[in-house]
Amino acid sequence: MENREYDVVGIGNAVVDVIARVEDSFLSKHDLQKGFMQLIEEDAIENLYSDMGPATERSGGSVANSIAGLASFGAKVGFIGKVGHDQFGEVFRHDITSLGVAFETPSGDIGTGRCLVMVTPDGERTMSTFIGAGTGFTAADLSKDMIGKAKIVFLEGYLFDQPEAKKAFHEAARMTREAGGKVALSLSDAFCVDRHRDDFLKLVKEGADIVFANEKEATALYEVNDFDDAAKSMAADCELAVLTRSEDGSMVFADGNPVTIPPEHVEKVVDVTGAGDLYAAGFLYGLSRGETLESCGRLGSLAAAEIISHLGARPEISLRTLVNRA
Ligand SMILES: Nc1ncnc2c1ncn2[C@@H]1O[C@H](COP(=O)(O)OP(=O)(O)O)[C@@H](O)[C@H]1O
Ligand SMILES: O=C(O)C[C@@H](O)[C@H](O)C(=O)COP(=O)(O)O
Repeated sequence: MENREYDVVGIGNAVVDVIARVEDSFLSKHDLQKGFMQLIEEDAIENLYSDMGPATERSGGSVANSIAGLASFGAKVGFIGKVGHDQFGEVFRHDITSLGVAFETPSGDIGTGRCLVMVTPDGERTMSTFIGAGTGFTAADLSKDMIGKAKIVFLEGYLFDQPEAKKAFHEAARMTREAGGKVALSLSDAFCVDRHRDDFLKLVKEGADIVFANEKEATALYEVNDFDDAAKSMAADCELAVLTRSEDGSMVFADGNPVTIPPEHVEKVVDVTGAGDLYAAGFLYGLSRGETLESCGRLGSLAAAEIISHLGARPEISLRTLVNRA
C-alpha cells in the first residue's frame, strides 16, 4: 500500500470500561448472557455497578482498543469517536492521545459511554454497555481529512446500534473508497449481528474489503451452527475474511483461499476482553506494512495473547518490543 499519513484510522464508540471480577451466579442473577455484549441504559448500569465488587476503570471501545494496539506496534493511527464533557471523556481522550493517536472528534453534550466488563473465574468476559455520547455521533463528526489520508479505515459494527452513527458509518465507507483507501469492518458481537444481519451481509458482500469476525459472529451472520459452513460463505462473499476461533487460533481467506494461523501459547488466560480487538490490531499492522497473510495473523495472535494475559483490553507492554523479542 502506498505511503499515506495514517496506516489505520478507526471509527467506533468511545467507551470507558469498568472491569470487575464476578462469579457466574452474578450473571444469572442479573439475567446476563455470558460472553456477549448487551446494551443497557444509564440507570441500569448504575444498579449493576452498585451490586459489583471492586472495579478498575480503563479506556475501552472495541475499535479504539485496536487503534491503541496499533499505536503500541508503532503504527501511525487516528481515531474518530464521541466522548462527553466529563471525567470519563477526559480519561478516554488522555489515554488515546498519550499513545500518539490523532483524536480530534469534538466532545458532545451526552455523558461518555461506559461498559461494565464482568470477568468470570474462567476468564470469559460479559459486557453491558451504555453507549452515552456515542448516541450523538453523526456524519458531521467524520474527519474527511483523516479518512482521506488513511491506508485502511477500520469501522466498528457496534455503530449500527445508533441510527445516526449507522449513517455516519456508511458515509465513512463511501469516503474511504473515494479516497482510494481500504475499508475494514469488525462484526463486533453476535447479538449485534442478529440485530442488523441484512445490513452486515450487504456490507460483507459489497462495502468492505477486509472483514473480521469471531466464530459466534460468523455463524450468526449466516444463521448456521457450524463454523465451516459460515467460513465457506464468508470466504465466497468477501475479498479478505479474517475469522478468529479463540484458543483454536484463526483462519484467513483471501479470494477464497484459506490460510490457517496458530494461536500463541498463553500460560494463564486471565481475561479474554479485547482478544479480537488486539488480534485485529496485529493483523492490520502487518497488512499496512505489506506482510504476508500468515505473518499478519501471527502478529494478531501475538497481540491477542498479550491482552488475555491480564485484566483489561489495552496492552500493558509495548507490542513493538514484544514483536522484536519474538
Ligand atoms: N485461550 C486462548 N489462548 C490463546 N490465544 C487465544 C485464546 N483465546 C483467544 N486467543 C487469541 O485471540 C484471537 C481472538 O479471539 P476470539 O475469542 O476468537 O475473539 P473475540 O475476542 O472477538 O471473541 C484468537 O484468534 C487467538 O489468536
Ligand atoms: O465497545 C464496547 O461496548 C466494549 C468495549 O469497551 C470493550 O473493551 C470491548 O469491545 C472488548 O473487546 P472484545 O472482547 O474483543 O469484544
